[in-house]
Amino acid sequence: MSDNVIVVEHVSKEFVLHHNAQDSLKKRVVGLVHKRWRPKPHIFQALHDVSLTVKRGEALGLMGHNGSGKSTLLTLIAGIIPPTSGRIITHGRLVPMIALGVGFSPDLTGEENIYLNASLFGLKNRETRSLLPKILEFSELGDFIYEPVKNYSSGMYARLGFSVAVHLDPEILLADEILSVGDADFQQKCLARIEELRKGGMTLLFVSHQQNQVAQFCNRYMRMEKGHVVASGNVSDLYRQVT
Ligand SMILES: Nc1ncnc2c1ncn2[C@@H]1O[C@H](COP(=O)(O)OP(=O)(O)OP(=O)(O)O)[C@@H](O)[C@H]1O
Repeated sequence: MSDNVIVVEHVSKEFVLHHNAQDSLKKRVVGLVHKRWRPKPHIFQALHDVSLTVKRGEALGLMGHNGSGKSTLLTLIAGIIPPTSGRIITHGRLVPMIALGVGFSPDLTGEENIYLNASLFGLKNRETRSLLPKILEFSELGDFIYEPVKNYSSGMYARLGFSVAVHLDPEILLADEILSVGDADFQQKCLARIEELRKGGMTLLFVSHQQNQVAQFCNRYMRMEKGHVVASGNVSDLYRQVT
């Protein structure tokens, strides 16, 4: 079997936008009054012919300005949305840490959501029960774990999402901007946990705006600009370019 656990081949992604900057305000107002105007859908290409491979145990840092397509690429690799063209293949248990806690059910408690979330990754209740003390301890949510998550702050949501994700024994972890999780101490704990998982052989795709983090956690990097891959290589090259 090939050692490549993520293969992205010539992937492009288009989104349909329901506004068109070319339509003048006058045209829109007149059109709305006469109920004739319908905005013409506008196609926006978020990714252009992106290809990459990641081998088992590698860590690839995805860098680039806001809107360059990093999250879109992760969402495609996670299989949450399909590419418009091209092909994506992954091998192994893939855990996406994208918009942490988004899959939670608001009326269920934190604890119930742990069971729900883990079941989506194929864990049996008995397996989740044995992981529960570790997840609870990691989340530092204390008795809030028995509260419906609709009463959580966004940081608490993210803590719970992160705690579940890193205890699911991921073979491939897709981490998008994990530094938005909780306060500085919790962030350090998250990074330490990711490092620990890496040492155990986990493959990592890591989106970050911080070059020092990419250097710390990744052996390779890829830089994106306006949906194109504009640079890639070993992290040591990255430092050579900057200094
Ligand atoms: N569902 C969507 N519908 C329309 N446009 C979208 C959608 N998702 C992303 N985009 C657009 O695709 C482009 C790339 O967005 P993406 O979130 O992938 O960028 P990013 O590099 O992750 O940015 P950031 O660093 O700000 O998180 C942006 O212009 C964004 O507005």
